[in-house]
Amino acid sequence: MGWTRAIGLMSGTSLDGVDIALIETDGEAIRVGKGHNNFLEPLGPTGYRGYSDDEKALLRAATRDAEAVVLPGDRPGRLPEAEAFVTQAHAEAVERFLAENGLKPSDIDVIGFHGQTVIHRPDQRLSVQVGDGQALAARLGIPVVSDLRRADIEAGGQGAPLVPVFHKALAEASGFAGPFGILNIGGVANATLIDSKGGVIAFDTGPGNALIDEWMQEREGKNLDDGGRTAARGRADEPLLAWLLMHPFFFRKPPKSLDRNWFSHKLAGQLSTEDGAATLTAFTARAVARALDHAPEIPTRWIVAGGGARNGELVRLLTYHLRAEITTADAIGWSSAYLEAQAFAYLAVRSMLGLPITFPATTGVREPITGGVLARP
Ligand SMILES: Nc1ncnc2c1ncn2[C@@H]1O[C@H](COP(=O)(O)OP(=O)(O)OP(=O)(O)O)[C@@H](O)[C@H]1O
Ligand SMILES: CC(=O)N[C@H]1[C@@H]2OC[C@@H](O2)[C@@H](O)[C@@H]1O[C@H](C)C(=O)O
Repeated sequence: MGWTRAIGLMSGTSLDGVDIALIETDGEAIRVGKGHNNFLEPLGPTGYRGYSDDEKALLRAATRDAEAVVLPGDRPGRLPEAEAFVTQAHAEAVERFLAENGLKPSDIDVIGFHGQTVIHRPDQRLSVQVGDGQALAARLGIPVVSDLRRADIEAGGQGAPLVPVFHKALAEASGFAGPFGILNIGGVANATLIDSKGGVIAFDTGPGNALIDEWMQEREGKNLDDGGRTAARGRADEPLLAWLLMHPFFFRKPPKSLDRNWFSHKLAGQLSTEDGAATLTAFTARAVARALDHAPEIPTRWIVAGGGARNGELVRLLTYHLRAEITTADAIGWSSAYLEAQAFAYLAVRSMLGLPITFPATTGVREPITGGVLARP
């Protein structure tokens, strides 16, 4: 089969905005190369639509109201409003992206639409991403694959992480050999470990940036700790850190996944702004290092992606705790910021072709299965 042109849309647990990326794939290989089809970026163009403070507040309220969800279709409290907003924001984002890149809807074969996670409780077979795939397909005139976590959850998997199958394809396209790790630091952090025989295991390592962001919001009214500069001025509270790392999540064998609201920045409540930032940043780094307890082969190299790759203090701590070479995804020609969006484009194509997207070693599902719900315009 030829190349399928797909757009991926991701609104992550940081609740910062919609990431957009276009890639071409046959469902296995990814088309790579500067300049192919006049695209300047190695995989394809990317775009972003940030959320305003009011929009973020709506999404935060939705994650609180989602505590009352029992069945995947339940939409208590402000969830209907949040779902309509998420759909609308993604539609606007795609329309602008197409216009900016001189593309028409008919140039795109499929869209992979993650939606916004409002609750993730795999042990109760529940993971809800709000966003209406059918409405998005109808508005844009492009087929949309959404609900990519549902089949895995229903089959007893964790429903996350979904990105590892893309990590593996990307590593193959780049000719990398294991053992190495790929670390995504979003609101929550997740790792994919590829051994020297090409075997993959993947799991969430623990918190990513979410606690740091919330801490900075509460103390300084800022969205993030730029470069990790506040954390770099503080000193981590070692007893608190040791206690945080006693949480049963870190002792559980993978596959495992985390709800962004499992841990709270309020755990550092009694500390100064700098020491709290230092403690929460160290918590993320040491939680990542605990991944090594579960690694069949210790990675000699880590590729770090996601917004956390821009937190210099976090990357410094990771270098220390992982005792390995650390490169950012950008430094090797991958995209730190858009890797997940690219992954959802890839997953949508695999879904359309009925190819597996999750595996026993990535989500704990019993056998490799496909997933996603296709909506036609
Ligand atoms: N310059 C920076 N300094 C420090 N942190 C940064 C910087 N830029 C981005 N970040 C962090 O990255 C976060 C955004 O990361 P990203 O876009 O990977 O999250 P996400 O899409 O929500 O991810 P996920 O779905 O994996 O949770 C911001 O909320 C912030 O914490
Ligand atoms: C339930 C959910 O939305 N989980 C996210 C979150 O953000 C990072 C980590 O936790 C990961 O498990 C997942 O996202 C990525 C895209 C994934 O599924 O691979």
